[in-house]
Amino acid sequence: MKLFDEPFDPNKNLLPYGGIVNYYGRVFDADTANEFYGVLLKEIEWENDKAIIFGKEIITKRKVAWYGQKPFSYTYSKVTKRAKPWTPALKAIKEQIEETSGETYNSCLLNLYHSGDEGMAWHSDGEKDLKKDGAIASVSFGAERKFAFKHKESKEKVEVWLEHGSLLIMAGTCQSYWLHRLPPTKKVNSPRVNLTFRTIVEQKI
Ligand SMILES: O=C(O)CCC(=O)C(=O)O
Ligand SMILES: [Fe+2]
Repeated sequence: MKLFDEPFDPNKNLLPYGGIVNYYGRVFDADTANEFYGVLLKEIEWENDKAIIFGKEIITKRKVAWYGQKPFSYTYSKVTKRAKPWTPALKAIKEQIEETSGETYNSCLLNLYHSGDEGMAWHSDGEKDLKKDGAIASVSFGAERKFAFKHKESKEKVEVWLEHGSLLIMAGTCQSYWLHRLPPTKKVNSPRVNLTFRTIVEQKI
């Protein structure tokens, strides 16, 4: 007889080949997750994201923010941003997930999706500013959303639900061989905040 129903195993690699993805489920209890969600919505300096697509500047509905240990500059969708210093909440979240994942991170890209209308298109996070094959820790608060991976060659797909207060780690060659996206959905009409902790390689500031 099984005493506990384990819905997932954080040590299990969700990808069949070409990289590592581990889902840890809810690493923050409900009260802590609610608290962080409220604090992040209020205190983060959210800005509309700008991206250059086919040479045209577009403004996304989704909001973003970029924080780090140093005022790193970071180029994302051909737009350069400068990191703001850690807030106490971001520092606390970072320390807990560093302990859980056994990795360190020096920066964080935050995304605010106001509802299921907003998502993120297929991409990988292999920008040259990032440590090659470094782990990326994705922490989610608010509405539960589906997250999808697609292998760049075989097109094989893997999906996972990202819960309130959960942690997902993308590691190894995941960014080289797999794309990921946050699909838009009609079923969600409340906000979600996602934090991706990353390692920026040292740069002259
Ligand atoms: O919102 C998410 O879960 C993913 C965000 C993402 O892929 C990114 O910021 O690069
Ligand atoms: Fe990403």
